[in-house]
Amino acid sequence: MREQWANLGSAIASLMFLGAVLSKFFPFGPEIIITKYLHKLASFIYPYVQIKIPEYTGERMKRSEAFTAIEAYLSASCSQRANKLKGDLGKDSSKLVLSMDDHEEVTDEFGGAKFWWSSTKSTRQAQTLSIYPAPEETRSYHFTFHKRNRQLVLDSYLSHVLKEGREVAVRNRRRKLYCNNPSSNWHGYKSSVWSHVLFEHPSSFDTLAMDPGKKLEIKKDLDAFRKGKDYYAKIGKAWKRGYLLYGPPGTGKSSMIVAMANFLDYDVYDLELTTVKNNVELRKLFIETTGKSIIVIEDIDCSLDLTGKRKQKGKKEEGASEDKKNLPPGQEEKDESSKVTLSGLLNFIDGIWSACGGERLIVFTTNHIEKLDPALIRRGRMDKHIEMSYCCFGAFKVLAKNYLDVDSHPMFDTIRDLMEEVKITPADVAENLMRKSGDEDADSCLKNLIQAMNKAREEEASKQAQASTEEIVEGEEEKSGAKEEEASKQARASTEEIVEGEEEKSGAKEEEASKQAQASREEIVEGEEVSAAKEEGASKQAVRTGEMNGEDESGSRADGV
Ligand SMILES: Nc1ncnc2c1ncn2[C@@H]1O[C@H](COP(=O)(O)OP(=O)(O)OP(=O)(O)O)[C@@H](O)[C@H]1O
Ligand SMILES: [Mg+2]
Repeated sequence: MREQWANLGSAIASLMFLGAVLSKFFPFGPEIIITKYLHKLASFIYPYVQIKIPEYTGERMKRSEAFTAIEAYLSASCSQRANKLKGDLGKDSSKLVLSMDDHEEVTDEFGGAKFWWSSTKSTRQAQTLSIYPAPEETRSYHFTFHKRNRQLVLDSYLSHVLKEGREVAVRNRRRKLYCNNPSSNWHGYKSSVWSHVLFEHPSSFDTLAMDPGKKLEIKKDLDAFRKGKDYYAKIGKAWKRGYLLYGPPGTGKSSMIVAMANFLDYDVYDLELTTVKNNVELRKLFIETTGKSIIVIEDIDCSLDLTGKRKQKGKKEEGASEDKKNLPPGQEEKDESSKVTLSGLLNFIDGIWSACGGERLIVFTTNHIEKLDPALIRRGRMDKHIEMSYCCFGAFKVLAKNYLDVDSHPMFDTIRDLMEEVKITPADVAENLMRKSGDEDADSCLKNLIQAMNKAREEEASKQAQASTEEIVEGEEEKSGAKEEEASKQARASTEEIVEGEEEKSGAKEEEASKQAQASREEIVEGEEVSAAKEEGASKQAVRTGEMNGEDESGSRADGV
């Protein structure tokens, strides 16, 4: 019946289209009145309302939550009535979860009213710069109802569908482990930025060997986060939390991430940063993650040169632009190395976009915490720092219980003493405690462990001996070097002193000599002055005696000539 109405409706729609075309030629004529009445006639003859729910919203940035909820709702409540179905494994892997296939229609009833749901799929050419662009697929649901049920639909039916759908999705949900695709796979048919497999790792907090107090603290922290939606809203923070796991290899960092995911029942997104080309791609990847998930970046210090990027940025950019100048045109884009920057990563963790979605943990792991930029691991980004360290006796007991099923054993005391002396990773302890054949029992495994620890202790002792010998040699070398230096310093100083003394002496002598010369010169000058004065005195005396004996004066004058 609804099909017949639909045919009639489309005939009227064609008439309306014709009316619209006519109105172009006669803009102010009676056509406006005709179109208005045709609308009224259409809604009278075809009294149905249709709502379209596309799979992607916001320029294909994110899969619509409404679409996902409706998909789950239809799979649960309507699949018995549909003829074409799709099947997939649900949480209980022995059963198929059925859902409506594309281009199929089912009916639903609620509050005495009847509703129609249909699914469509269309493909169009992708708008990408590729030589062979793959078609883009768009899917949507169409919901049709009689207009007299409008109030029922808006007030209760749609909220009922979304609520039921979300519950079914959680019930059927099988946790997934995602990894990011290279961006060349992001377009076209079956485009997807993440690929996934089912997440089935058995590690849990029960199997994780670490100090029991620390373990309890982490579990409480995670629990508070999971229940903290309202609290985060109240304090004005995005509902996310950062964990930094650091410690030597084989201390259980990856095992801890799995334990967290299993504890919280979250998905895991394993982000391989080196394949992400730039910050825009990083943001896209982040937006495409769902809530209730852990986003992991393992070995963050090795993923990118995030530490040096800030300091070297200026230099590198200069170099890069120089290189680009030398490249032939069109070659610039071929640089495949990741351009994700520290600031891009900081934004990803703590920027405005980080609030998208909510209920996400971000976990970084590293073997070298000291290599990381302090901005990256400050509280607010990496809120909780967890050190995963060498095996302590408490952690060993967890492993002994899990691997050998023993709570206590006479060899435990020896092991406790050895653990205080020897650094051994939980991975090594686990390897020794693992039964490798049917005839190995708890005793032989514990003996293996003791042997391994004794060996490690000996190695450690020989290393230390080696190191101390080297230290002594270095010390001796340093000492002899210092002595030599001191001796050479002293020799240099005494040479300088001698030279200075000689210089001083000769200087003094010279001064003395010049003084004496000066003095003798002065004496000579004085002597000359005295004799000159004497001569002057004598001549004055002669003049006076001449004046006194007048005649004698001329005779004596003649004698003189
Ligand atoms: N704390 C632990 N509790 C239980 N098992 C552990 C623990 N640490 C290590 N193991 C065992 O050792 C193996 C390696 O551990 P895991 O991969 O978690 O170490 P990691 O710290 O991530 O090392 P890496 O730094 O090299 O990545 C695990 O498969 C697990 O069997
Ligand atoms: Mg690891």
